[in-house]
Amino acid sequence: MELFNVAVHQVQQLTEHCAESKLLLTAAVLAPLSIAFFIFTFVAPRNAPPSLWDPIPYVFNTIQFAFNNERFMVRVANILQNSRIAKFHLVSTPVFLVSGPENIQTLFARSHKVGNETIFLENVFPALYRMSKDEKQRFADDKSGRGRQPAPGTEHMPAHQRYWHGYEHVHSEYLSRAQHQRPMAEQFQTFIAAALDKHFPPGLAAKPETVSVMDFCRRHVAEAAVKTLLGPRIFELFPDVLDAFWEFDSNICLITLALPKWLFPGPYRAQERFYTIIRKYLAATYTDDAFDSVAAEADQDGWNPKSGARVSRELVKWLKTSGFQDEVAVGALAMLMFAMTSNTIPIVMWMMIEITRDPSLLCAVRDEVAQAYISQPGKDAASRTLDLDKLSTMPFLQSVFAEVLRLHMNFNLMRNVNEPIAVEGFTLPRGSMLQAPMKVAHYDETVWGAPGHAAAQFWAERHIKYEETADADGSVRKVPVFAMAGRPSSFFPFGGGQQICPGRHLAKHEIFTVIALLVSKFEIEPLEWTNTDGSPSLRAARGDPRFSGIGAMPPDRDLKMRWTRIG
Ligand code: HEM
Repeated sequence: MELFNVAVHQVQQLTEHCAESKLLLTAAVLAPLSIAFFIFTFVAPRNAPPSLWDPIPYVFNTIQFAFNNERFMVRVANILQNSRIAKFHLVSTPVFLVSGPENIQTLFARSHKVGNETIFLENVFPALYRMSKDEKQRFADDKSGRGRQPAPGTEHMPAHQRYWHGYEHVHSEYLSRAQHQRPMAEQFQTFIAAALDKHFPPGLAAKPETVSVMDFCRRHVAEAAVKTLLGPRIFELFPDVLDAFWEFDSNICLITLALPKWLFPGPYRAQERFYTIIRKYLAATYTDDAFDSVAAEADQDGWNPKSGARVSRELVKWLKTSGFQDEVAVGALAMLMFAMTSNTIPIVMWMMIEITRDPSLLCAVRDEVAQAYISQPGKDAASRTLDLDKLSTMPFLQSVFAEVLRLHMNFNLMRNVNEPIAVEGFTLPRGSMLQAPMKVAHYDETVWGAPGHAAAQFWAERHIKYEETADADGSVRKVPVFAMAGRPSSFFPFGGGQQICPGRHLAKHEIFTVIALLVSKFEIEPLEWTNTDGSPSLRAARGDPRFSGIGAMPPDRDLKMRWTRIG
């Protein structure tokens, strides 16, 4: 957390103190350009959606989007209250912000008219996968799409040149399909249970321990997730891998925006530190001699202690056999580790916080977890394992999960417009971008509000209905059932359409496993809120605004808890 704070603080200082002079310089350089753009803006067609106010056209909104996203999103929420479409410019790209179920469906439509290929080609591939021009071009030349069937008119495309489909297939097959996802979820359960036994051992002498939610999640939960993905050896080789990762994680937005290195060296240093670890890990794991045997093992379903999950091996194998340089495999594994942890960890933190600060909720969750344990005949209680399928259907756990995702995912889903499309009566031109802010849809009072429970508040039972059921003796009971309070098109924490998060089932299994183990193995008592430096805080946590627009916003305050081992 410290590195994260330092990094974010640096960026804030840059924006607050240095930014003044840098912005003046930028503004001076861009002034003539801005005037031309300004004129262009005001003679823009009258038949255009409302625009976000931009006092320095093309510059102000771009800077606020990148550096003060929380404030930017307040303005977005205001403008989208009166219109379901609004426009601004991100540098020179026209961006259309949309809300409302039909518009969200347009964004997720499985149509070649919208997609995220351009975002990958322009930002993600060069900045994060470190692809060369030639490597990027191979993707750019492939117009056959991500689907199993090539897009109409591209049926002639040789299978090995269908780069989008190949890349998509590795993720969707080896993360989403139950047969491949299951060994990962089980391995994660083994690692996190072992971490709890090591750091909070069971036994008669078990003493109460003070635990920091942030520290526990960022160290132990993240370690179990990374061991699952890449195998435990990465921690033997590089004990500081998590420090390097969290520093990278807090800088990823600035790296993706490809800000000049000379002006913003910090984010690039963080990236280099983390990628160097992944590069060395890759070399140690997939040496040329070992590659064939590791790649051969890629054909097995299971988890492998040498290289972790099959998805990692398949990704390396696909990049290697498709002729990409090793550096692209470094970027791809780094991004897979980012995808695996960056949203999951803050969501676990919020789940722990919300469940443990409400004793009756904690009780309800404990009852649910007790029903999901499988006892081994002839073995003691300590050898019980969790039935993950049963666990993931438990109503209170699901309701709290949905509520935490709804309130704390803060990210504008982005798609490029590949062909002109009509939205809200406007024709959006090719080359523009569509953005659907989760924050606007997820906080919509008309969809989520309930008497006494405003949409902006956490309410554990928002997605619970009580149904009457008759027992064998004829007595009638009310049982809780999970039922989303809003439409799916008003709730999209995992994105949607062809590009929906392939790790969503794994994420749910991991998060529920952590909560299940904690509530069944410990008495838990919340103690106090603290600032990230450990000093007492007078208020409870809110979403950390520094992560606005990036994904899951972690709490900006820590919760100290007392844990006493009971099982
Ligand atoms: C609570 C946890 C998580 C949340 C909220 C989340 C959310 C998302 C979102 C919003 C997207 C973009 C989807 C779109 O554009 O429509 C995404 C993509 C993705 N996620 Fe997740 N995710 C989570 C956990 C995971 C996990 C555990 C993995 C496992 C490795 C994972 C792997 C991926 C991958 C590979 C992509 C696609 C990247 C690409 O297209 O290259 N995610 N996720």
